[in-house]
Amino acid sequence: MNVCVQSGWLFSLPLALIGAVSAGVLLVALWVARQPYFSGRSTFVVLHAAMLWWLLAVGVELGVQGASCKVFWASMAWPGIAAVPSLWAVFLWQYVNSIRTPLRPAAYLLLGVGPLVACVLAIVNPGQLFYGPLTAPLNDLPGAPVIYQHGPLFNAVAIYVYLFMLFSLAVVLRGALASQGLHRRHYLAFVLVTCVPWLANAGHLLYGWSLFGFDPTPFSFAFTLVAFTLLITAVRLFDLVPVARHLLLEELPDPVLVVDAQGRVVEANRAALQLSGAGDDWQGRALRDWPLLGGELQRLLAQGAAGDDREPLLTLAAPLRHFELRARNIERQTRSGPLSLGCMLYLRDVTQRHLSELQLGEALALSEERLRTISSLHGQLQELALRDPLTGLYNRRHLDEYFVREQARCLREDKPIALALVDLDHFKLLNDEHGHLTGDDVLRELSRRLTDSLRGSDAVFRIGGEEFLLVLPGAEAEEAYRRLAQICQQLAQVPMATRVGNLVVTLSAGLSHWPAQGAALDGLLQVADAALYEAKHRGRNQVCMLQPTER
Ligand SMILES: Nc1nc2c(ncn2[C@@H]2O[C@H](COP(=O)(O)OP(=O)(O)OP(=O)(O)O)[C@@H](O)[C@H]2O)c(=O)[nH]1
Repeated sequence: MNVCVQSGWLFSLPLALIGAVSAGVLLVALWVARQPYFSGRSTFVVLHAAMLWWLLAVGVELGVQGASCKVFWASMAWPGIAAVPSLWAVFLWQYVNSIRTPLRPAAYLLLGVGPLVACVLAIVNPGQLFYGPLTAPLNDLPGAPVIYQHGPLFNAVAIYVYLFMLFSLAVVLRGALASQGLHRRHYLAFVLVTCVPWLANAGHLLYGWSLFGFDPTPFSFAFTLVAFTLLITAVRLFDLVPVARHLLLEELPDPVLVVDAQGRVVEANRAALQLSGAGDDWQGRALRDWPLLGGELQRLLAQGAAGDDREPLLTLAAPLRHFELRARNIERQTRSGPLSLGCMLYLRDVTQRHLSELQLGEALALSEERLRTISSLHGQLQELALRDPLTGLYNRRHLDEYFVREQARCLREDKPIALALVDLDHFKLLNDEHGHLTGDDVLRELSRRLTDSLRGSDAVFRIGGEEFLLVLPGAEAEEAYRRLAQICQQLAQVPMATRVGNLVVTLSAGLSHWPAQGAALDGLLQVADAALYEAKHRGRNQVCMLQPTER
């Protein structure tokens, strides 16, 4: 190498151009190295270093005068030649897939194996299988460019390089197809820029294109790097959109997790890490093994997959917190249909809402309970207001409403209504002889017997002290008379059990009939009262029904 350095130099315009391109690549590398948060950043920087190596080797090859020295420096360019396409492929893969985790050093070393082997093969040139025997300067002039004959080893290395270039093209093409709008245009520009080294290399190999007598491929790669940098600085997708997205994700107060198709957590924002207390080794850990959240999230996802419509709610104890889970599938369209890549889990803190809902629910339940109690009390009061406390029978207040209803029904059904006014005989005497409480016993027992005699829609009311009214809808006058006479007879025959022993009491009853003897209740009651008066007058313990002439 010393011999080559001392073999004589010729500084020329092309050499200055190579120096300028190299300086440009160096500046871009420095700029890129200062950019935070972008996918594939470290690979992009290493890629620039490889590019620089290639350009510098080409520059030295151009500058040195001896033919063997030119071949030596052409061989020395191989680490750069072979590394640039492989690093380019890795960088594009990381960029397009937004992979922010840098490659491990071991991976870079592995990527370096191919370029090193290519370099050693080119320098050693075993059996002239890399550069063929016809490799020679173009002419006898000092510093004339060397024309290389490509041997099979050269071709093998070229295939290695082309495979990576093909992969790069496929990656950006896929990115362009999978994206939309500004991103698609961005990736399409990548595709065009990525094609430039292909064109340059194909032109060199097939049609002998050259730049200053050299393979134009390194210059095209340098152009690609600069164009790429211009593209990303112009669109700012590199540092602005991903950074903004990343910041947004990080600053989001709600936990977010991204789970791959194998159920491993590949992304988690700060809120998710804080909530779960996951350690530094969280990336790649299976969701089910995540502290605090994993098991429950897994259960909720399974519940959703089983078609359960319930709102997926993650509840954590101590302190009690509730999170609404939103799971969104991440899919890629393939020819055979959508392919699931994983899912994004978004946990929205709904603790306050949930607690408010619970409190509201409790308050509502309490209100409903109170409303039920009030309604029931209201019903009881209404019922009490309509009933006589001694006998439990309906009183005069309920009679009006009941009679109007029955009247309307019987009018529709073309049926009459019989009314029977019932009054105990000599009740004052009974009270006086046996006491008021015994009188109450008699009133209660009479109420029971009257109630027992009712049928269907019949009703009995206590409308005065010892006065009762039986309403018999549908009963013809004769039938009503017969039924009342039977009640009257049974009462006289069957003594009543009272606190002072068995007592025989009798009743008198007066009948009236709707519509034959009146249209309104008051009028009918008057008719019945007159009939009752007549029954008393005739000696009591009987039923009386006045004919129209008797009134
Ligand atoms: N034990 C009791 N007596 C009552 C009640 N309400 C009214 N009375 C009594 O019922 C009696 C009614 O007496 P009167 O209207 O004179 O009638 P009567 O003694 O039955 O005579 P006639 O009807 O003509 O047979 C009065 O003594 C009232 O005090 C009550 O709730 N309990």
